Amino acid sequence: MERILVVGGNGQLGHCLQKLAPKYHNQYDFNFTGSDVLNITDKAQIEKEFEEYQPDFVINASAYTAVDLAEKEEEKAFAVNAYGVANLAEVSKEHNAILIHVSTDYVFDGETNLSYSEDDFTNPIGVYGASKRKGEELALERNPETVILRTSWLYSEFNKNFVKTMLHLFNIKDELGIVGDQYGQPTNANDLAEAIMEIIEAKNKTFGIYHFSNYPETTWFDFASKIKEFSDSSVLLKSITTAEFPTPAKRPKRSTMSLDKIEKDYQIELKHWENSLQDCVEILKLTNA
Ligand SMILES: NC(=O)C1=CN([C@@H]2O[C@H](COP(=O)(O)OP(=O)(O)OC[C@H]3O[C@@H](n4cnc5c(N)ncnc54)[C@H](OP(=O)(O)O)[C@@H]3O)[C@@H](O)[C@H]2O)C=CC1
Ligand SMILES: Cc1cn([C@H]2C[C@H](O)[C@@H](COP(=O)(O)OP(=O)(O)O[C@H]3O[C@@H](C)C(=O)[C@@H](O)[C@H]3O)O2)c(=O)[nH]c1=O
Repeated sequence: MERILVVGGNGQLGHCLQKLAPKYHNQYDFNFTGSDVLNITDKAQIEKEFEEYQPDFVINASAYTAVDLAEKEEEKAFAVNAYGVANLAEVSKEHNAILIHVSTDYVFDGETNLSYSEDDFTNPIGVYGASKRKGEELALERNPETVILRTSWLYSEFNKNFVKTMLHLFNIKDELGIVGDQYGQPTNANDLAEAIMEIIEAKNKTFGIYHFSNYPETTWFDFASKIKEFSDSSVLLKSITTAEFPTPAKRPKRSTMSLDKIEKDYQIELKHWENSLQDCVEILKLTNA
């Protein structure tokens, strides 16, 4: 049976993979590690885990994801998102394991009206995006048998994310201002977990960078408005500009990514973000009931 090591197993994506794993129990053995057991900034810990477990695939679900805090913690963000990823890529290469790595739409500056394709020019405008871009480069340099999935605006029923933040704020506020001039593609992390497993299962694997998200594009305001609708909230939402919601890190104005390549190479079924959002809100309603 082939073995899959999941690094960052307690994060949002890690939890979605844990939820999905039972579906694959006849085909794959899974080993989920949290940062307490395997810290990717420590190469010796990675080596030890690889020697013991001998994985065929490594899914890197770990990252430093605090976009605003990263502006103050550049060294920490790069240690995990760039040099930690390099460690993982080097050790996976030494052990002939395929690396599935996850990156972000924030590698782009967002200053275009076209959808970004995989080989478009990157130009991160914040520390988080810059650290993730460096991680992409190092991963492919150290292990050419790496699939990088760039995704965007991830949410799920697990951990901290925009959907859960909104549901919390809807409960404690009467009115909320949400930026309506930043465009992107919200993505249910459960759909990303499924895409990762489909790539692992694919017979003819092609490596390199792929974009994966739900579609089509929307704004944070329209995203929040659908969360409101699906959760039957009576909160008053107001569309505001980026200037009216100052944050330590700049966000891309329009980071919409083209999804053609993953559809063509891996025949992955893409989902409308509203359907995937509704699934998530229904789960959250049930768990809070
Ligand atoms: N969240 C989003 O909106 C988006 C995320 N992405 C990317 O998707 C991937 C998954 O993100 P998501 O699940 O949301 O992230 P989370 O922040 O939910 O989870 C990240 C996990 O990484 C772990 N981690 C942090 N540092 C280390 C380390 N040094 N060694 C090992 N594990 C570590 C954390 O553990 P601990 O808490 O113990 O530190 C945490 O469990 C990431 O690559 C992210 O950059 C891309 C686009 C959007
Ligand atoms: C809470 C809140 C946020 N906003 C805005 C701020 C920001 O522009 C936008 C999203 O805010 P957040 O801080 O939740 O999201 P942010 O951390 O920017 O999300 C990003 O995370 C990283 C990890 C990624 O890789 C990206 O793809 C993206 O998902 O919503 C409001 O306008 N009103 C609000 O009340």
